[in-house]
Amino acid sequence: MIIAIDGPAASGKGTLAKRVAVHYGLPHLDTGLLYRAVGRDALARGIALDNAEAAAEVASALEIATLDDPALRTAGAGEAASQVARHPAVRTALLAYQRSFAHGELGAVLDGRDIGTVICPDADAKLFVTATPEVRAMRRFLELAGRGVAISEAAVLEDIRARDERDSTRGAAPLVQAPDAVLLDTSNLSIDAAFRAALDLIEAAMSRAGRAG
Ligand SMILES: Nc1ncnc2c1ncn2[C@@H]1O[C@H](COP(=O)(O)OP(=O)(O)O)[C@@H](O)[C@H]1O
Ligand SMILES: Nc1ccn([C@@H]2O[C@H](COP(=O)(O)OP(=O)(O)O)[C@@H](O)[C@H]2O)c(=O)n1
Repeated sequence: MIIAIDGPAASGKGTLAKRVAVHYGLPHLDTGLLYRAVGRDALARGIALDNAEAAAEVASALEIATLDDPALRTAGAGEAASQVARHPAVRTALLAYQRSFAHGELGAVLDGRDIGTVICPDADAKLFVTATPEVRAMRRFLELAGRGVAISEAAVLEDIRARDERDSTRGAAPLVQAPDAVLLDTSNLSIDAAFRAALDLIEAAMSRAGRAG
């Protein structure tokens, strides 16, 4: 069983993906971490983020064991990720790992920007999770403030808007809802309510797929 969860920055897709994975007993991959780690490694080697060829080499050499690095959770890492994520060669270098993760013995839950459109177009269920930019900025602000990061809510909103714009308008695997994905707007939902809504939508998608098959 493969479940694809896409959406813009701080929409809550990672929170949902983790809980959905536990619910179904599936492994979970936060694919944003792959791009964040490529940005981190490129910067550490003094590579310009607009150097597609060098960034793709970094992506090919990525050590998956380094994805639990807390430094990947910063706003700067998100921005660097979005810059390297524009390069088709970077995306190609990360494709095989994501597909093989998805197609493990049990299947998997993956969250990102292009899971339903590019990585797993045949996923059994696809969710596109969103919320207003203001709500997303407030949630990310609270998250960062809770970790002691000094940043204003306005700066977080600006970062989110800039990243969404870049992710949605790039040529390679842009952030877009797959035609067969179901939309889940969490603007007015608590985490628990969003989780229950997500499960209902996934169950409905599975039973549609069952009827079709
Ligand atoms: N429905 C919700 N209501 C309130 N806060 C939420 C909700 N969903 C997620 N959050 C919080 O918002 C922040 C961003 O969520 P996250 O799952 O990391 O988003 P994404 O993976 O889309 O970037 C986290 O601190 C998370 O706990
Ligand atoms: N499948 C994915 C996942 C992330 N990304 C890129 O990586 C950046 C960071 O993704 P993320 O999911 O960790 O970011 P948040 O939504 O958690 O803020 C995004 O802004 C995208 O540019 C992508 O292009 N494709």
